[in-house]
Amino acid sequence: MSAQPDVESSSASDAHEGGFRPTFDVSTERGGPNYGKFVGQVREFMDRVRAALPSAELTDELLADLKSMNAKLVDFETDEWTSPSGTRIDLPARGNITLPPYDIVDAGPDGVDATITFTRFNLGGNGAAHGGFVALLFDDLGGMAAALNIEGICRTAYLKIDYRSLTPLNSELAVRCWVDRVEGRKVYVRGTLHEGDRLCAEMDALFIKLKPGQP
Ligand SMILES: CCCCCCCCCCCCCC(=O)SCCNC(=O)CCNC(=O)[C@H](O)C(C)(C)COP(=O)(O)OP(=O)(O)OC[C@H]1O[C@@H](n2cnc3c(N)ncnc32)[C@H](O)[C@@H]1OP(=O)(O)O
Repeated sequence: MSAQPDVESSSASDAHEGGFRPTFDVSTERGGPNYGKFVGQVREFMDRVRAALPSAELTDELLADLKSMNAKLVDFETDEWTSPSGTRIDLPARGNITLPPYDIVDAGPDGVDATITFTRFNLGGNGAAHGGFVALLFDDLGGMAAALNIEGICRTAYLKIDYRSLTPLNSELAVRCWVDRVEGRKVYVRGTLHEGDRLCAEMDALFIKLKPGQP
């Protein structure tokens, strides 16, 4: 199980005024005890699709399987606040399949430390990770660092990434995000991504604390 930030959780019945919710109704149970394995299989499938050259017959077979699986999920759609993909804090990246599956090592007002292993699904070109996935990783963990520092929800105003050296696949990387300074609602966040001692990328970002009711 990943270490997770200690965030306030709200009950689903809490009054909500229409803005970005200031609290997350987090869970370790939604989707059942095997939900993490399920997400793991989805991620493995995405890796395998990215890597495969299927025969025409296999493509047809998988297409039929996927249609069948999608049909099974149709009646189970829920909103973003109660989907386990995003609120299961016991899973890598809160079980959010949109995000690279980072593991939180430590998280609090002083910053967020995590590990990430990019895989074939995250391929950019010639063996290196796609820069967009690096930015996605920094946006989420930078947003988390900002939220934990100011105890409020923020949105990204800008996110600047300096790609200092190639970000590899299939190697555990260390990512750190921390608040550099706070000026009113403006939260300036920095970040680094390392393979061992080698700096792969750096982040310089501004997050804005949302006002009550702000979307
Ligand atoms: C389960 C546990 C989970 C816990 C953690 C969950 C983490 C989840 C993390 C998820 C993370 C994912 C996050 C995402 O992906 S969020 C998705 C990506 N971001 C957006 O879509 C944001 C779109 N933009 C807006 O909504 C508004 O523009 C915002 C809200 C950002 C500001 O509009 P607002 O009307 O509110 O404020 P303001 O305009 O008065 O500006 C206020 C101040 O800021 C300064 N300013 C503004 N923009 C810029 C700029 N570009 N460069 C420099 N400065 C800028 C501005 O000059 C002013 O300064 P000052 O005059 O006061 O000095």
